[in-house]
Amino acid sequence: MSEVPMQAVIDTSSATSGHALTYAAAVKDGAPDPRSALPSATRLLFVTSEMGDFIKAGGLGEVSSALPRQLRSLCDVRVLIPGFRKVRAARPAMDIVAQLPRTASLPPWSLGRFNTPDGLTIYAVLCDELYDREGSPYGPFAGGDFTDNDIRFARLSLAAAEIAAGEADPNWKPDIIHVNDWPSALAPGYLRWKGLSTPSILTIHNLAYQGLYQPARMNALGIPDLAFSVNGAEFHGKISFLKTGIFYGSHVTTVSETYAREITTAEHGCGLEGLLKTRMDEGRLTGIVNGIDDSWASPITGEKTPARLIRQWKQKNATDIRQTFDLPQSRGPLFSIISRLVHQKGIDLSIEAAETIVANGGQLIVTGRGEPRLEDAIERLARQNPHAIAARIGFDDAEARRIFAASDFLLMPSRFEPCGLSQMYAQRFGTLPIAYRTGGLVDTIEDGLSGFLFSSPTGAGLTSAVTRALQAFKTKRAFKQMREHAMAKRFDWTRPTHRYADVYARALAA
Ligand SMILES: Nc1ncnc2c1ncn2[C@@H]1O[C@H](COP(=O)(O)OP(=O)(O)O[C@H]2O[C@H](CO)[C@@H](O)[C@H](O)[C@H]2O)[C@@H](O)[C@H]1O
Repeated sequence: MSEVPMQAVIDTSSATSGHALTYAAAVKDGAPDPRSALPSATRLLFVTSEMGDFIKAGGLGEVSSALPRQLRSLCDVRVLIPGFRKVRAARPAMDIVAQLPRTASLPPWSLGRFNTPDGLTIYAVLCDELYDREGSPYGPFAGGDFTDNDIRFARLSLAAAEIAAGEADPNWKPDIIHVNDWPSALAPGYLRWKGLSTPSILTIHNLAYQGLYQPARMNALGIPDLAFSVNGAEFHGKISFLKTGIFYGSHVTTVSETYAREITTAEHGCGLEGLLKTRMDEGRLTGIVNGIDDSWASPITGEKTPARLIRQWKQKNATDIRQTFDLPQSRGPLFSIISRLVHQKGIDLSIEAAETIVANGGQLIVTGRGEPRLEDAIERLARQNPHAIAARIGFDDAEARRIFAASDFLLMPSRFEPCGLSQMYAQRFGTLPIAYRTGGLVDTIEDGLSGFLFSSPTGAGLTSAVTRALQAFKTKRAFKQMREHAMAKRFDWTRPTHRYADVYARALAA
């Protein structure tokens, strides 16, 4: 991060939090739950299919690096992750704790264990025939999913249940397990089918990915026939990994309070709204807004940094990034898109709004990868506007940070957004997000104060917000105030970590 120089220290302690302060359903009045003291000896197994330390496809990987580390001060937490090639490469020597047999069509596996350099214990599910591959956690780099993902992630989920049963590590058995998204969501089902009462928490980072498979796979996955029911793993005639976790889990969380409410409605519930509404009414669905990790600490730090220093810092980063991306130097506003290039993120809406940006003397830098048709459309847009728009298909963390540090505005017109991290990174770096009024974007962006929200998920809706942003950019004083307000917002993990601890304590007490 050498391109983002540390200059002085901004005190963010008195800043208003971007997080709405009420608990969603679990604790309705916002008061701390009296049963919430989590005994520090509690053993927690955090199960994930991505972790930024080794391999990630998006936001889940970032949360999985940060949250377990934060939880270390509150309980005995260990992370379980598939032994992907990149996990193996990061730690060629690890302790082999146990070797476990095949179950149904899930191959035998070994439990590897090692510590990260900062002392976090990682368990790896070692099973090379499933995980030793080139690609993302879910598929080849060229696109698409691995055809045996049902087996790959059932193996992960069952490994979690086997560890919970004490079958894997004789010296460590979790009191509670925390699974994330569909790839580990069969674990609460396996716990039940093994007759275990270990409480389980499922966090939904994105309801749109459900892990749906044909019922003919039941036997291969070791799911008992009786579980193929509306009160079980079945969803519209298929096996649903995610629904299994929602149904059998002790408690469901999702990554913002607004999204927690949205997924109980037909518009955002992806067909699971009925079950999710029931969980909310039972007090077993909670929204907890993500934090961002310390590496995003204010880039310019110091008591009351003068606006002039902030402006100079942004300008220097903008000059550098324009050079990197072969854009002419300019005094006009710099917009950016730093995103997975997928339908969810409204990339097509940004393409529509680009004309207004360019017509008003603005420039746009895009980085990310995703659906080939959107990658092509972005490259075409850049070719058509070589003096104003530049794109790099791919993703490089350091370069993404340089773009956040350089930009005036971030386009994030997601059609739905469970939480969103990029809008928080942007604000921290003095870049005002322009976002559709949905999910976590509502909970973390203050319209007209730290960014711009619009209410219709269309190109016209985004264009109207872009027009407001262009206007603000011209009104130097208002723009400066918004930038300062955005940079002072707190998005750290302290509050979310305690809220997860509350959820664990409630599940243990239930
Ligand atoms: N091609 C790529 N490869 C690797 N990293 C890339 C990438 N493109 C972008 N990134 C990085 O991944 C992160 C994306 O995080 P988001 O939260 O915005 O979205 P995502 O949809 O992945 O996560 C989901 O999970 C998170 C975490 O809970 C929720 O915030 C969010 O709403 C939900 O959709 C950003 O830090 C970005 O810089």
